Amino acid sequence: MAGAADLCRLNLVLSSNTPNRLLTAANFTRPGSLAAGAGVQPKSAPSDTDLEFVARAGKDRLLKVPSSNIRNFSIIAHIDHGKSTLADKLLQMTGTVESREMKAQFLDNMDLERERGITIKLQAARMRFMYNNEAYCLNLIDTPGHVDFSYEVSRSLAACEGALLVVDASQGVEAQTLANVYLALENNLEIIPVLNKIDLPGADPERVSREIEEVVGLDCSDAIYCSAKEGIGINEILSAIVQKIPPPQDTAERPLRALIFDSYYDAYRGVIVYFRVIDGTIRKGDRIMFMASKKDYYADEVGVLSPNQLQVNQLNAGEVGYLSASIRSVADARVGDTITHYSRKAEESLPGYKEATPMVFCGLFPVDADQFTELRDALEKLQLNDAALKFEPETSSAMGFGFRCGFLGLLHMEIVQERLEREYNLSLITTAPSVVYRVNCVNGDTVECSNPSLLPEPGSRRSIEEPYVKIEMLTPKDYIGALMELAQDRRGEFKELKFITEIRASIIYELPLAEMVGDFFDQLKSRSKGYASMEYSFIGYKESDLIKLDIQINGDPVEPLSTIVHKDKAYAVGRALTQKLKELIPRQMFKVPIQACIGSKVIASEAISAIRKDVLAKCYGGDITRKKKLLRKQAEGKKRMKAIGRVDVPQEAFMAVLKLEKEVL
Ligand SMILES: Nc1nc2c(ncn2[C@@H]2O[C@H](COP(=O)(O)OP(=O)(O)OP(=O)(O)O)[C@@H](O)[C@H]2O)c(=O)[nH]1
Repeated sequence: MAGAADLCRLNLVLSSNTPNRLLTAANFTRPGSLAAGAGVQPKSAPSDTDLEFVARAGKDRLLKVPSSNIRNFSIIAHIDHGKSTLADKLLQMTGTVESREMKAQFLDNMDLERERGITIKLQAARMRFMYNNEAYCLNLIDTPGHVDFSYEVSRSLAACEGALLVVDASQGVEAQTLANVYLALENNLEIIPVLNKIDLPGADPERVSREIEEVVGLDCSDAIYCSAKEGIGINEILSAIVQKIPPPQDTAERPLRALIFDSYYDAYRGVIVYFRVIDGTIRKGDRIMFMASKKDYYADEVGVLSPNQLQVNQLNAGEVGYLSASIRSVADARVGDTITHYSRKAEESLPGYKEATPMVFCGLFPVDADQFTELRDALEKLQLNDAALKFEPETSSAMGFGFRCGFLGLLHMEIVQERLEREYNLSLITTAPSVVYRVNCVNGDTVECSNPSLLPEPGSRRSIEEPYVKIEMLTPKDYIGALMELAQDRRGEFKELKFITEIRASIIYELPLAEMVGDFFDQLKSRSKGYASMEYSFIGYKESDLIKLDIQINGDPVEPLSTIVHKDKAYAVGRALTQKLKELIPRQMFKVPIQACIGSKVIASEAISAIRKDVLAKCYGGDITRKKKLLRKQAEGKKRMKAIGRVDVPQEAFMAVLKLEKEVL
């Protein structure tokens, strides 16, 4: 499971976040397919009725559920506060998954997720719960816990009427908790506070309850104390879901509107779309249309997730389910889009649809140039499942052919890189992550630029704007100074400092995204000994004093090492890069100057001295003029060599410098 150290690594660069829809054809494992085995087709539709729900407690039982007995809910929590463990327990206690089938953390079923203990992908499960002798259908929609995926969190919350707010009783409210609670409140959800991990000796649920009341303004008099690990309080949670979360409205008569909260690509059936029916009814065989992408299809299969995919004939307003319609790419059925009927279209789509915009870019190059085609195929496959991943070919003089890829954030970036390496056996070199700059040109054009080497010439640009984020850091009061210093160093603009309790404070800054894509998150964790947490959101573009810093080796510009930096940092970055390159480039037969330049102005310079061949070695004694002649000849030879000689920068040098760029930028 991810400890603070893992998370630091992960956010690497937060350094770091994307979608779970990265599942590939070869290994797709969803709740639906996990238990049944990858690629296994779902059971066929129970014959007699719609709205049936098969509980999986040994023998299948059909159950008709009126919409007043449906509850749709999510779990929101900060990373590691126990959301997945609690979801597993809920599935187990309701008999949705039998204990012997239970793999730890059923909902986190991507290998990567399981290994790192973080939830990346949204998933859903339908549970049956008996309350006062009545059967209820509880739909749990899981949400990813990381900032890069906050849009997905907001869509899955929009598909629910309520949410469990899980807070670790030994830790308290964290930045991500707050961010998710605000999202839930925006969606008018009923929030049930749950204090988890009460089995831990350091747990202090009373203190944390007070903290939630003070910080979030949520009444915690009925907060549920639980231990997801030990199975304490699970029944209370299930009862509270039935009692407190309102049932969905019965709007089955209206034209169909269903909200997509997740989708993934299956090699056999095309894209599988997870949705919540908000209005109307969807039946197997219906001709449906996705309102944002305007694509229409026939729904070959409609079903519920229990959590295995189970076909039904129809789903009504309030229900959560999946459909498959031989859709070829997740880009046709994106998260947040609205499904309606082709013949009886809804007038308006559901609010909140947003195209995924990549915020962080980097170049990906295969270490072995022969792997270029494999890399392209792998990226295409990942893209089928990940509408947020963008890529286009890029050529670099140093690294050959590769791709410039766009990601939602740094975790997304790291996940894609790791999947390419693990699942497709590719070894990759990645360039330093950069953001998208907006260049206002003299001729009135605005150019978006994510690649420093494509920045318009200084003469043709009027100004450069860069993306800004608002960050909120929550920290014990002892580390306030250290964190403010960190934000200040990263060109942060102080906005607010407030104490949320006597011992914890919230610090708000606005700072350039480019400053966060370095090691900001690692720094935040190390300067606060792991106790601080943070959350950020994009606030827009602002003009900055940015310049392009070029590196020249032996007088030749090395494009892949160019970066866009703030003027005030150019000297420090230039010095660090030239020093590092001096260590890394092997000595040549001639002196090699390494320079960092802004335009034609050199701002930092180092030189690698030449390897000296002792041309005098063969001259024993002899006369001085002979020695001078030999040295003169050597000097002339070197001059010629320098003029024609090219310095080969070893690949390790590039990799080390790119790493350094990530650190110093
Ligand atoms: N002692 C104790 N540990 C728990 C409890 N619930 C969860 N944990 C542990 O806390 C760690 C994090 O739990 P997860 O369920 O993976 O946390 P999460 O919130 O799902 O994290 P993300 O998937 O990253 O969002 C794991 O090591 C769990 O075993 C609990 O009630 N008591």
